[in-house]
Amino acid sequence: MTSGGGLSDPSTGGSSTLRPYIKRKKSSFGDTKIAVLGQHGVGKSALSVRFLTKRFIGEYDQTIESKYKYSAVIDGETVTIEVLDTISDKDDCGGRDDVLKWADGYMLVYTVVSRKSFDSLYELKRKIDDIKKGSTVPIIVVGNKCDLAHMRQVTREEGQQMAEEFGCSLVETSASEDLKDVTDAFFQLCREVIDFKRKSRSFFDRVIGAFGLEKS
Ligand SMILES: Nc1nc2c(ncn2[C@@H]2O[C@H](COP(=O)(O)OP(=O)(O)OP(=O)(O)O)[C@@H](O)[C@H]2O)c(=O)[nH]1
Repeated sequence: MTSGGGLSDPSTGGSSTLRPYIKRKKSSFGDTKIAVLGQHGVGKSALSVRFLTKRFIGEYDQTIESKYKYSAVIDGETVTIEVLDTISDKDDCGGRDDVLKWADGYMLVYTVVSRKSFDSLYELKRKIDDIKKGSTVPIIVVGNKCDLAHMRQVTREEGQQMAEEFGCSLVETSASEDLKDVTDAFFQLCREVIDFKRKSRSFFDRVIGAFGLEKS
């Protein structure tokens, strides 16, 4: 259990603190930076807070962008996860250039009760591709509020089709009803970020080796 009001979950090996940050031993790949993006009201804060504290809190201050640190053991390695809960300015999905440049992995959130929020992710994905110069980056598509089945506007199949187009996975979640899916979505994205960094590093090592250089 962390001190100073921090929370921990021995079952997942995770612990979180909602500011001030507690410094922990870093993994060899550095922090895993996750940006949570999507239109106003899709549940970005609800998902972030649910993941970090295991609790669903109904209402959030919608004017503050929040960055949290969370330590977790993923596949035997201690990983520090930074979660940036973005704020959406009108319809921009929180995808400011500086945010997109900062992140290692992107959680693209829509709500299954709003087609508009779903459609807006195509533009956001184009923006990510522009910023990352078209290279394949770790993304997960999240269809939130699936507890509101009677109001559904976007089917699971449509979500899956989007994920296929984006070359990533889809997870449907209910931040209010189901902790497991929320946790799985964050951990899956983190794994993909670590994997991505591992591959980038081994590619870099091969380039260094090809030039007969040694790392200092
Ligand atoms: N029924 C239901 N309501 C949810 C769920 N997730 C979030 N909400 C509600 O949806 C509303 C918006 O949630 P937020 O987490 O503030 O959404 P946001 O995307 O952070 O919104 P902005 O900060 O304005 O961009 C709140 O009233 C939440 O209680 C969910 O899974 N199910």
